[in-house]
Amino acid sequence: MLLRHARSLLFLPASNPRAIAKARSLPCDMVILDLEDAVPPHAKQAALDGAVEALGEGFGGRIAAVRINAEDAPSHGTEMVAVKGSAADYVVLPKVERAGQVKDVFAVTGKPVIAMIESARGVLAAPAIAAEEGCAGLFMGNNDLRRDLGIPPSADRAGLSYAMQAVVLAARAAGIAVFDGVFNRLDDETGLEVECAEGHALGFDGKTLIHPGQIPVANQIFGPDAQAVADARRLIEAATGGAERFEGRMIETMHVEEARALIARADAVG
Ligand SMILES: CC(C)(COP(=O)(O)OP(=O)(O)OC[C@H]1O[C@@H](n2cnc3c(N)ncnc32)[C@H](O)[C@@H]1OP(=O)(O)O)[C@@H](O)C(=O)NCCC(=O)NCCSC(=O)C[C@H](O)C(=O)O
Ligand SMILES: [Mg+2]
Repeated sequence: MLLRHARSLLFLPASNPRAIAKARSLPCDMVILDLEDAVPPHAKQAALDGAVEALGEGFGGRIAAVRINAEDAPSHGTEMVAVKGSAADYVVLPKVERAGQVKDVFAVTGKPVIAMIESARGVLAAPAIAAEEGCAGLFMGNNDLRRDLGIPPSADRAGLSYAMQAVVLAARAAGIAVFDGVFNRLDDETGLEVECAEGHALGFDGKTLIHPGQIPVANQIFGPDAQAVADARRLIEAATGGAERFEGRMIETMHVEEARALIARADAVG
């Protein structure tokens, strides 16, 4: 599956073998084995060993990534070397604020990098980060970003909206994938639906998640539904080229291309 087709991207602590085993039975499109904030300092080495082993065993057809610790962490260098020799499809780099950070990780690991944008500096540098060779995608890191911007935990996402749009713009200008941040409230399915719909409307390709229970909502909202696919097929069938009327609306060549992309996404996610 192309990275851009992923709807549900599940984080799990690489120090949690039970979660690793469970992930292999879940309907997520991508798993991200976390070595950063989900893992306490004393468990970093065991988590790294567990991640490399788990990646070697594979995650079925799911895309598999590992989030290493940031550039200034003591374990950063060891993790990059281990990831290089692993079966990870991508390496996720947290707290990116300069394109050179992506360059360094790509040079050492040889793996395509997904850069997390989690600070004001990161947002402002997002166009250069996204354009860096080896950068395959961007993740919003909304918990850290909210803190960096001084937005209280109780606030809604209005204060993050400019940053999210800037990150989507940067990714699209560079032609790479872009994914919304995690939703922390584990028992609030309605809130998750609202946030997924908001992220979808902003142009994100999918949503990063923290719990198995969040996967169906992300898959439903980011996956094209049957009606959209049927609409796309009718549009392609009807189009003859140039501007024309289709079911009460104007369509042109770009709408045909858009419909084809939607069908490709539907085929990719099954
Ligand atoms: C948030 C959790 C700590 C909650 O854990 P818990 O209350 O124990 O969960 P449950 O009892 O409901 O779990 C039920 C079963 O599901 C498995 N499980 C739970 N979470 C996951 C998961 N993420 N992946 C796979 N499997 C999972 C449990 O093992 C149970 O299985 P079983 O017993 O066999 O039935 C926990 O959900 C968790 O750790 N989530 C991930 C946290 C994480 O990775 N955080 C880092 C990413 S967040 C981020 O990136 C923020 C960003 O940096 C920013 O700044 O915004
Ligand atoms: Mg973070």
